[in-house]
Amino acid sequence: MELPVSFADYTRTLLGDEDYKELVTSLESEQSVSIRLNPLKPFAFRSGEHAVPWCTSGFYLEERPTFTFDPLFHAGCYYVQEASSMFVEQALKQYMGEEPVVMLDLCAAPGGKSTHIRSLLPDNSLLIANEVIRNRSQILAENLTKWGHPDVVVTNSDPSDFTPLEDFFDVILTDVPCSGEGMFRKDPVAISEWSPENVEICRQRQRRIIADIWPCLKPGGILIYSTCTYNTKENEENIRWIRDEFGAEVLPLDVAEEWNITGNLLQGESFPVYRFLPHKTQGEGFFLAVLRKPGMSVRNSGDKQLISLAIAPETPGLRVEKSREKGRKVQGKGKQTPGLSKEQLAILQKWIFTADKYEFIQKGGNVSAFPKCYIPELSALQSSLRIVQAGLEIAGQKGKDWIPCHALAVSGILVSDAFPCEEISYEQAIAYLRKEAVTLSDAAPRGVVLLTYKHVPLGFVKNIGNRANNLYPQEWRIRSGYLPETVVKVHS
Ligand SMILES: C[S@@+](CC[C@H](N)C(=O)[O-])C[C@H]1O[C@@H](n2cnc3c(N)ncnc32)[C@H](O)[C@@H]1O
Repeated sequence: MELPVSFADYTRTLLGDEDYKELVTSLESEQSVSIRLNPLKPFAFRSGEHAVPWCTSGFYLEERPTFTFDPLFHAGCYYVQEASSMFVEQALKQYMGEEPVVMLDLCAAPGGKSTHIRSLLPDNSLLIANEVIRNRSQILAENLTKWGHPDVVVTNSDPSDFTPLEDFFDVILTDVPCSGEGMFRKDPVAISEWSPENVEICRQRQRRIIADIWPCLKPGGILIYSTCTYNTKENEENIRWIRDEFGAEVLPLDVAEEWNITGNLLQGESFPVYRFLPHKTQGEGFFLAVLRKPGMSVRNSGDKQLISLAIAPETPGLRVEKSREKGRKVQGKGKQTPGLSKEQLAILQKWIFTADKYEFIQKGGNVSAFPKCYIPELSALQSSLRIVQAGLEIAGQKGKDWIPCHALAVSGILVSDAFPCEEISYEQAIAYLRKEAVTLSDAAPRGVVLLTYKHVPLGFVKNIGNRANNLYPQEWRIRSGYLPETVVKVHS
């Protein structure tokens, strides 16, 4: 592997000769493959895999499966994610507590950390996952939809568009764009794009992003900062800058010694930061630090009383929101969704669990379910940001009928007997995911049928007898016509 000379010089000085040599050797070895399981979608995962120690749902795999040809991958049963970045779990576990939170993942595409975070947030929390690049925000929306948790808003905005949302979020993750030194093994393009000038551009961009988003964090709120690069300019120096510029407190995490995580490498500083170096820890290069915004605030607005507390590191729990515990008065509660008859609404409500928790919002020819208690937050988001999707798309209008949306099929709150189900074979599942026509058994009923593979919902078809119309989203279909001779799967 040919590394840029100035990268080599800088990193050798940073790590020392011996460590640097080991780093280079590890970059020349094969990277490990890991996945994170979706707790909403259990399946027969191949046992005997080796667990990622800092992530309860993460596993290293012995060989690289052919994910594209695994229907359970498309069903959102697991996410392919390199192991170091699963460390975000430790920051959330140690500083989030059990109260519902409103969390922002600011630089979220393709959604590795967003899907992980969504599985970790306390019940009744809301996740806003943002991506500034429009086509990447679509991929983010796709991955979060497949993950199946309904209480998510996907946005496509620049960090500066968030600035008016003052004191809005309890937790913010900034997995900032960086020079990507930690991806050299995984992605050769990262090597060709690397230069000292780019490191400087990244450092300035990262500071701009933090300055834009800082007012949105509640006093006492938590900022998780991460990169996948090694240099201290984009890492420790930025953490020091956040500390000094905004008075943030840099927080420690409990980590096991055997994880071999490396600490602060900035001369003269010892604030806690967590570095993953591939010759020491099984995964790619990664850096993470946790900061707390100073202050304590009590906000009262109408029936909302929000109290954010600056809590000592050893005390879990970020905020007490009394109104959410009691059940807030909800805008539009009991109102009939315009355009939907009462009878139609009653049908849609039977399709999801905890329908009472949701407001059914009709926009154009679609109906989505959005948590009632966050309708005020949604209005505020709509006033500043470009919303890609909010909540769970339940149904689309076709003539007089309401056809269930694909997002409902793969959602974790679909009522299992809301639609007749048909279990399909591997070959049928691949044909379905390629959006080819599918022929069901003679016993399959006419109308909308939920297809399952290994008993996990894959999507809907409309069975018209001699064939079934494939309702899988056109833009998500498997485009490859090729099928590998041996398909390596992660399940039995
Ligand atoms: C490290 S990647 C995020 C990976 C993601 N968090 C995950 O775990 O899958 C950084 C993201 O920041 C986005 N980005 C690029 N420039 C940005 C900017 N100026 N402000 C905010 N985000 C930016 C990139 O498009 C990219 O999706």
